[in-house]
Amino acid sequence: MTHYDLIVIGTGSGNTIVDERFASWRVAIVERGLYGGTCLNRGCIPSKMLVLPADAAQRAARAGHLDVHSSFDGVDWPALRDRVFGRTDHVAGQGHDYRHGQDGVDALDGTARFVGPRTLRVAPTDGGEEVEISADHVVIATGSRPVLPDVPGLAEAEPYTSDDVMRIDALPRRLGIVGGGYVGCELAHVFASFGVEVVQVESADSLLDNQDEDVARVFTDLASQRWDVRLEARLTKVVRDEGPDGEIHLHLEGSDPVTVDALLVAAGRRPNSDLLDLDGTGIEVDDQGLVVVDEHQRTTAEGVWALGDASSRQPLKHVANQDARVVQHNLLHPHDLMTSDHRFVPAAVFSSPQVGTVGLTEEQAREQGLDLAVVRHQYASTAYGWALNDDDAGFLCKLLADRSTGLLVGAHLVGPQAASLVQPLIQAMSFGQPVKGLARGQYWIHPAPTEVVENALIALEGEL
Ligand SMILES: Cc1cc2nc3c(=O)[nH]c(=O)nc-3n(C[C@H](O)[C@H](O)[C@H](O)COP(=O)(O)OP(=O)(O)OC[C@H]3O[C@@H](n4cnc5c(N)ncnc54)[C@H](O)[C@@H]3O)c2cc1C
Ligand SMILES: NC(=O)c1ccc[n+]([C@@H]2O[C@H](COP(=O)([O-])OP(=O)(O)OC[C@H]3O[C@@H](n4cnc5c(N)ncnc54)[C@H](O)[C@@H]3O)[C@@H](O)[C@H]2O)c1
Repeated sequence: MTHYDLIVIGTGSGNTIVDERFASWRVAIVERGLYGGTCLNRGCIPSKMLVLPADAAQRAARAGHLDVHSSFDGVDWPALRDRVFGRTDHVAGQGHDYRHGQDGVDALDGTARFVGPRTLRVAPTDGGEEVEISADHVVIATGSRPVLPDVPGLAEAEPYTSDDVMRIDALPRRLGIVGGGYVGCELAHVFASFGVEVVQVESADSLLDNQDEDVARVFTDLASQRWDVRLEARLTKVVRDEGPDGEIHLHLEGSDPVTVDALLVAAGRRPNSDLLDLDGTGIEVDDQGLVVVDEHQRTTAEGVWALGDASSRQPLKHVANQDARVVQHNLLHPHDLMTSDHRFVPAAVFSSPQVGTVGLTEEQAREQGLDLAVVRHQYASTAYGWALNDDDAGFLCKLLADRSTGLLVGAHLVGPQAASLVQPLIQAMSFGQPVKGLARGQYWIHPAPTEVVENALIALEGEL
């Protein structure tokens, strides 16, 4: 058995830990799939590389309100898909080759599981002989995977998930999407923009049900104008006709049945901890399968750390990256531990419209009993909104402040560029800047979209 100073399991954000400062460490990195993990290979990056062409297609199809004559004449899907994955696969290959050629690092292509405290057995991906390794420190950076709800016939229908739907050979004529969260709403926009007839099924009473209610309502209204949205609809049975081109029939409680040519399940993800044989290692998991960590990303077992989707209630890439920086620092500075800051984690939904959000929703703030000032500022009342000429869309910037502290507690935007426009609000919250003075204490470029935020802040100041 080879003993290391450090073993990292998973090369998503886990791969960012080992840099030149670990030159004197003996390190093993274990990866069972493509280097770069979910974000690079089947998550953030390919999905956003598809969203951009989808935005272009949507603009071409719908520029009449801007007095422009244009139309969407089709997409070269194989070319687009190959461009996207040609790039990401190349980067994944580079990452793999770099680690395999690196002195002081043993890069093991295989699946790791625990067989004892800080001791792992690795089954090589090529089917070779298993090896046992141990280390002073082990980092669990094993991410998460899509879940298939337990619905009769669903697994047998062999639906796509986000793992494979972006690499399909040809666009289906009709696509069913189960789930109205991040993945469902981003990919519904992609496929609908490319001319696919999308039916999206969501058991809640709105899409993006976890967002602030006003944001979810605006998003759901606009999405429903573009594709068939079935809300409060529970999937009860799936039947797939025989043959490779067999139609798929979705039986729904609360809605009429639906027939499609392909099905995407986007009903959430679960951490991969259940595949690590953690029993008997002292590494605790919670009721959702998340590895339990403290504020320094330490698990309940000595010398074992966890990060990202394996341990986070906010399974987002910027969180996984920040967790990895904390683990990295703490490995290097055991007597000066750094603390993870998960107070103001922002998120964006890269659909159309976009959503950008940070902090409490209005419902959450009211549950906490805060003395709340609330502003709903419409894009349509700014110069950028006039240029958009989409006054009925309802694009808005909603801000929430606590009157007792004068601080922002939540910011939620739905509309063009929302993912970028939320950034000054994230900054204000992160640095504890009071609402008073935020708008007038700096210049805001005229007539940039940021005036939406400036005007919302001015209105909020008036409410305090
Ligand atoms: C379609 C989609 C779009 C997304 N878009 C965004 C976005 O726009 N913005 C955003 O912030 N987040 C986005 N996310 C979420 C983001 O991708 C994840 O939060 C992030 O990638 C998690 O990183 P990680 O390092 O924790 O895990 P991962 O990137 O999943 O890495 C885990 C790695 O561990 C390996 N592994 C697992 N078990 C073992 C084992 N036993 N042995 C060896 N190797 C193992 C896996 O093969 C994998 O490579 C998206 C997710 C999806 C699915
Ligand atoms: N832009 C981004 O940052 C981004 C993009 C994609 C994914 N992600 C991450 O990936 C995670 C997983 O995304 P996701 O969209 O799979 O999950 P999600 O939790 O965002 O949404 C899943 C949705 O599916 C619905 N659902 C579950 N079972 C259902 C059923 N049987 N019938 C009908 N509806 C059902 C749920 O009510 C929920 O609205 C997200 O939580 C997010 O952290 C982030």
